[in-house]
Amino acid sequence: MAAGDVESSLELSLTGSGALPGALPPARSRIFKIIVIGDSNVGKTCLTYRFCAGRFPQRTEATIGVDFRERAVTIDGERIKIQLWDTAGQERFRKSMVQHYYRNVHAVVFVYDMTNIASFHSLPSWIEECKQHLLANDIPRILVGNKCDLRSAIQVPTDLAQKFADTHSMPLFETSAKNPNDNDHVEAIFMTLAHKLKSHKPLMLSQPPDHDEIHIKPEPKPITSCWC
Ligand SMILES: Nc1nc2c(ncn2[C@@H]2O[C@H](COP(=O)(O)OP(=O)(O)OP(=O)(O)O)[C@@H](O)[C@H]2O)c(=O)[nH]1
Ligand SMILES: [Mg+2]
Repeated sequence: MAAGDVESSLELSLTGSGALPGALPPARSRIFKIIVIGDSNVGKTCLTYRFCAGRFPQRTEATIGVDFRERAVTIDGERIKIQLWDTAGQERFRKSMVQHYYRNVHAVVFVYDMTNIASFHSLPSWIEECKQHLLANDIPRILVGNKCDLRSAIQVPTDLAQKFADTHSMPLFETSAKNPNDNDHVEAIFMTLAHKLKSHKPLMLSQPPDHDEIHIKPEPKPITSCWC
């Protein structure tokens, strides 16, 4: 599969306090809203950063509320914005934000840490949360096992994860946000999802997430290619 051309990337966060009205004027291209959920520390921030900024972040802190990372790509000649909602895994940092996550979602990425079996066992509760927020059955969902670079510490065998993925009709990817050459490439995972969304031809015009609550973070450098 050919990766889309990277045009730009942007990082925003929604914490529920303060406002920068007019910080992001609405764009007119189609936008795909993809939420990334899973336990704290599984690597959601690193995965979304890897895809949007093209590298592993030097350091991360627990996400509070939600961070947005956005990347514009061109698929089959159409400019599309992939908007990743990097959600907080810690319950205390999620509470006030959960209703924002699930509004107008186009796809869901469930993440577990391959070196932490507890994060794998939590997956049913993340699936349940999606159900409670009435996500449509036909919304694409994928399962991502992260940190496959830590080979000697793996606790979740692939066959176990594959069984779970099959039961829930999701494709499984094992990857590493840290070492992009390990197993499934983060780039390929999100681009595959974007191709799938595009092929559904949903009618979705670009709309910034809740403008009145947007905070702008330092913008990661646009990259020319993510196949590093
Ligand atoms: N070795 C390795 N470490 C990783 C990988 N991805 C993330 N990490 C590390 O795992 C820790 C947690 O990563 P985060 O991306 O902040 O985790 P998170 O899921 O966003 O956590 P919350 O924001 O609390 O929900 C950090 O120390 C990362 O450096 C990976 O692929 N390989
Ligand atoms: Mg995070």
